[in-house]
Amino acid sequence: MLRISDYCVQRFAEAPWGHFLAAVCILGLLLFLYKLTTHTDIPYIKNLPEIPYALPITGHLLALGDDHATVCEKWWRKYGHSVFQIRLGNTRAVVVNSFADCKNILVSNSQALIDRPTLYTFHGVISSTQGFTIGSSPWDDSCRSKRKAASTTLSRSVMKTYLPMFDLESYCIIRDLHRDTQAGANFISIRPYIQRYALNTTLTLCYGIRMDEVYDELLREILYVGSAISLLRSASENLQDYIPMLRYLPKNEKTKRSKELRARRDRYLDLLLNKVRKMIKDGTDKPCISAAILKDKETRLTGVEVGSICLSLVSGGFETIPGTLVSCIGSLSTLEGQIFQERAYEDMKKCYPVLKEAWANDFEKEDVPYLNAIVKEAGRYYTVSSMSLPRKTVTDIHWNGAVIPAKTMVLINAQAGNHDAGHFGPDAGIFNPERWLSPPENGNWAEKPSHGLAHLSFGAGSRSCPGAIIASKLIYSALFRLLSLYKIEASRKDPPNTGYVEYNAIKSALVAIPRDFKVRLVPRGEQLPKYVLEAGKERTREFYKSEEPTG
Ligand code: HEM
Repeated sequence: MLRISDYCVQRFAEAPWGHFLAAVCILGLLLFLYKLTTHTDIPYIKNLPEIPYALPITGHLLALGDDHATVCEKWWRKYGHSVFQIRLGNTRAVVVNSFADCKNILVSNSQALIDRPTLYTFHGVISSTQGFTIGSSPWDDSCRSKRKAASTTLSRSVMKTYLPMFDLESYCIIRDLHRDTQAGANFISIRPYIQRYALNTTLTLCYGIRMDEVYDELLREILYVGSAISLLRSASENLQDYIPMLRYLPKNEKTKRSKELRARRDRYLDLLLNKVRKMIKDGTDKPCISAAILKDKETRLTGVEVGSICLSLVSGGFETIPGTLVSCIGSLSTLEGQIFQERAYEDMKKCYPVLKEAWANDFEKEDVPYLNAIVKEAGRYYTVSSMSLPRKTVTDIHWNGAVIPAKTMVLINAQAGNHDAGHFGPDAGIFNPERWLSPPENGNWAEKPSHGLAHLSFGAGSRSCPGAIIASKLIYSALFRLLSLYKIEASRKDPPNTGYVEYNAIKSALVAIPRDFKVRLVPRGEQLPKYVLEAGKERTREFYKSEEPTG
């Protein structure tokens, strides 16, 4: 039986004006579908160039592929606009590329850019039990308190109290590399040693706990789960954040995996905190953030906030420091890099004629100009967080005739800005520590006076990285100790990839994972390694001695 609606449509179509009306309906329907599939949280921003060829539903997501930083850098060059808008599914984002524009927007609009966007998978699924890390928190009172506590813990004035920890952890790199390479005879992959270095530092800060073995089971679990979770924050790995309909697919593997990882992370975070509680009970706890807060009845921070601060510090450093330091060692180990190593070694000897004394007391002072230049160049050249962490505007930003409205996502292309020839000169794409130094006078290198922001790798403005000081100190300390004892040589069979894009094995990750490579550590002499290995044993004993109950 013919339904009434079908009958009406048939009658319309038969009427002389029926064809016209049917065409209008179809057009209206198509327009509605187009609007629906290209709708964004923030409407098109007038007077700000938009990259062409956005598709319905996905926008520019497919064109961006895995490596957003490199594609955006190409769009900047191709279309001639350093600041442009794109569509990530249903989310409008503004991308900033040149060094000057990144610095300008972050510093001049510091308060307007104090917020961070919330993402479905990371915030809704993964962070539902332990709260948001500082780096992923939207700006509110809780985030302000957490950031303040973290900044105090990581400030220059408190750094002095961490020197025994830098000493112990950097000694352990040497101890185990010396053992595992049979005093420099074998080629080895150094990343696992540097991962332990970075993770132990923040675990000691947060929980007073460290792991002595490079392949300790808990250490590897924390590293594995942390990396997997950080991958789930990346736009290209997580289309469901920007294309909501994907969340309702019957077998949603992303959500399932997120829940699994969340459970694994909850397990080790509980384990660490319970260890601290037990140490407090036994009187064997070490000075650390969680013990201080657990003992302080007056603290204004909640349990979830304490967990979130510790999680922020642990996750802030465990990939960024190895990413930067390992890649830097890769560059230094090449034939060209060995020239930099020799110059750094000579500069160290100039500052510390008796290297043995520096090894014991002064290694962390950061006063060898050549070494400081290597640390800065490593940070710039290997921009491990290539698209930084996303920001969100809280108020309108006026930008060259355009008004970027409140609640817009802003993406800082730190990789593009850090390799901007307009700012760093024509050799911006080359690893060269000497760009930070004045030519040597009487054989002495001097650091060029700094003019504000050196590079974009730690961000800038209101939400810049509070771990920048400790990160530079850790990289400096490890390099001082390694380069004072050894010449580092790259393996011919497994050489490092030193391209500032291609060194990264997983382009979609939030933090770069350097491709694996091997190096050999050729001792510069016999006396110093022997001395430092003996002297270091005592320090390890001291750390564990204090675990005996004080009664
Ligand atoms: C080479 C090492 C590191 C690099 C390249 C790095 C990079 C970054 C970047 C790009 C941001 C976002 C900045 C912005 O939005 O402007 C950030 C934020 C942050 N970093 Fe680091 N970081 C490093 C080491 C560390 C360490 C060692 C810690 C802690 C111990 C840490 C803790 C944090 C925290 C808590 C935030 C969030 C700040 C906020 O949202 O208010 N970072 N880092």
